[in-house]
Amino acid sequence: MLADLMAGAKEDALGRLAGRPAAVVEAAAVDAPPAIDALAALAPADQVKIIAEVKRSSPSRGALADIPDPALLASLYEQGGASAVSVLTEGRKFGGSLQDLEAVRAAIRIPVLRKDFISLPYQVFEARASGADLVLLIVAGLDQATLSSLHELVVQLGMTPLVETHSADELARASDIGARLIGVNARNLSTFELDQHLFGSLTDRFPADAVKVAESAVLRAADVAAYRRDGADVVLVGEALVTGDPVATLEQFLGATA
Ligand SMILES: O=C(O)c1ccccc1NCC(=O)[C@H](O)[C@H](O)COP(=O)(O)O
Repeated sequence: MLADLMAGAKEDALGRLAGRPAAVVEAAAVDAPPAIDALAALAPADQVKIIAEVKRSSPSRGALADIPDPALLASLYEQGGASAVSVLTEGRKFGGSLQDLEAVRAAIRIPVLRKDFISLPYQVFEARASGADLVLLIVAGLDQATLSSLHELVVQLGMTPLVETHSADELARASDIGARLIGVNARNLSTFELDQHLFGSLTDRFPADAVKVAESAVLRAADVAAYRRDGADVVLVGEALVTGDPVATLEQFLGATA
């Protein structure tokens, strides 16, 4: 599944490249207003922090929510106390787009993550040109040289890479490239199975100075509290927020560890 998602996202990016040359997107990326310091916004604190996701559908769950106005949803996330907003820009399985990212960026003041299946520098330039402050890099989908060069490019453009892992080996690869914001995704990207204990089993493998992000498998406040007990600085939540009342759910989740 991950290979298919990576291949589809690459094909779509190459399609966009045919209509909007790399030089144009690179210039737009350089000219964009500076990125917000997401590492500071997500730094460890007394309370757990939440990255709230704009997620219409997914391969594992199908349709989740229509979300006709992603900017409005993102504003509610900000109002509810989210520290950053994740926008799924993949179109085939998640129903997202760069237009969603741009609308969200224009509506809020907290950092915005481009969550996609990134394998090309062009996608990183697109992210910055569309106003992203963070870019997701999935270790399992990239060889080490590509992971390292994309990570460097994200940093060069003033953004923060969120480096996603699923195992001790992948955490070591994230550590080797100097990643400072590292996620463990509870969702197995091949089988879609969720393992909420994976994060806790890997907590002591994070580099000492890394911000620890627990991704997926949060449906209730108790799930946030469990991740916090396991050492999460940040949790990334999609489904629970797009299928419920976003402000009330965020307040409940943030209250879970207060
Ligand atoms: O959500 C999926 O089905 C999925 C399948 C394959 C690759 C990625 C997938 N999701 C991306 C994410 O990592 C989640 O959207 C994110 O962590 C939020 O998860 P959740 O709170 O469980 O919706």
